[in-house]
Amino acid sequence: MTTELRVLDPAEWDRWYEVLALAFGGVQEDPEEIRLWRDLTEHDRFLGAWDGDLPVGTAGAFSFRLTVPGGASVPAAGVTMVSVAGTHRRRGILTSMMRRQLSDVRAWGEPLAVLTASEPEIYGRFGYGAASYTTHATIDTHRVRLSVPEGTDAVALRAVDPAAAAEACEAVYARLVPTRPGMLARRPGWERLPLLDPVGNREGASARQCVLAERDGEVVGFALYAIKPDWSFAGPDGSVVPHQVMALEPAAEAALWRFLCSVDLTSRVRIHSRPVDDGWQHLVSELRRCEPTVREGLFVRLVEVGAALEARTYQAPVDVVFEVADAFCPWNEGRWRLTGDTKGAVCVRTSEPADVELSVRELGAAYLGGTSLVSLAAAGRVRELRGGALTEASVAFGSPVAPWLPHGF
Ligand SMILES: CC(=O)SCCNC(=O)CCNC(=O)[C@H](O)C(C)(C)COP(=O)(O)OP(=O)(O)OC[C@H]1O[C@@H](n2cnc3c(N)ncnc32)[C@H](O)[C@@H]1OP(=O)(O)O
Repeated sequence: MTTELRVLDPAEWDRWYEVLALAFGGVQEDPEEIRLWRDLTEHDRFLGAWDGDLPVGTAGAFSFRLTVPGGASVPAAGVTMVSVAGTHRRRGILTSMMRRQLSDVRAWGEPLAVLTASEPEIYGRFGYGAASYTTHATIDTHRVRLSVPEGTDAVALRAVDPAAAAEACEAVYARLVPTRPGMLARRPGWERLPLLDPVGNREGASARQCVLAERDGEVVGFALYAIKPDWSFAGPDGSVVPHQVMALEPAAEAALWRFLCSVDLTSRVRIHSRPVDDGWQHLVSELRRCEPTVREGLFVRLVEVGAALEARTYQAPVDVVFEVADAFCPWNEGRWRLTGDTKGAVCVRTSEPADVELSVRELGAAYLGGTSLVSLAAAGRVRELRGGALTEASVAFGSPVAPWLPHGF
């Protein structure tokens, strides 16, 4: 069998998308959701694998800009909609799409590729490392108390229609994008994503509701959430399900969490996909009762090691030679000398002896400052060749703010 890879023709989108939908189980999606993904498709950056005139594989790469440590906004290909038809799996079609895609991304001059994975095991072999993590938890609002900072009472909350408030919410979002590695600048059309709320995806919860947090009439935060009512013999036992809680200041953030934790007829707040350093964890009286769990968030792949390492800054001075293995993108293989600090960085090829040995996957994992090189070394995935170099690199790569992407793609 030979399959042909080609750029997606807009006229073929429906058949192409059907392969993807089937690969994910074939459950009928809401037309509104399909319309959104169709509108967001950047056809010239999306690939189809064809067996004759049969579409059998899909993969796309959005043209994102990703916030990196130091606050710069760096071109990053957002790998998405990856699938291979059940009848054609384990014959190397994904591998051929990943190879073609990474070579395209390189040709487009984008130093990074990023993705969120259905199954993390798929992507390590292609050089993607888990670069951010998300926290999931349930606040038992009958048992857990919240201590809010001074000034919280001065924040006014106002319930509004989510669509009517979208512009104000997007303005808050835009101000937060440069403050946290892992966030993506909104491309036109992506502001529709938080409002996507098909009934079929609600699992018994209400339509999305919105509360704005205002200080002196200025919007300083918002919460988009739903209520899932439940009634037991003993009485009401509903859940609050936050979809987005975003604030420009601690008091606004606390006011929003306090509101969500005090909705009548509910007993818990189900927290999904929040940053690992989220403020609510320090507002609650008992974190353990919230049973936080962590999972991988964004995966990062350095497409061009030198350009990628120069695109971010380093929170402490660093001068380290990396010996990089990258069998899938061999143009990255070899020794790279990184010198940098909080102001900028230079990363060039060198013949000097290596200080730290790793593969491109570990560099991707460490890239946003959310996975420490020391912890990867503890797992045997990074090797120190010069005493002190590992700590130096690990501290430099860190970030005072944990990386986080608030949404999937
Ligand atoms: C960013 C995103 O879009 S994430 C969404 C990913 N898509 C899905 O999860 C949809 C359901 N799954 C699928 O469509 C397919 O199984 C895919 C796309 C994951 C894999 O496609 P395939 O064409 O079968 O992959 P391919 O044959 O190139 O496999 C390459 C290697 O990855 C391994 N592999 C593939 N899929 C998986 C998996 N789900 N888990 C573990 N290993 C896997 C293969 O065993 C193979 O290993 P080998 O090189 O040691 O032999």
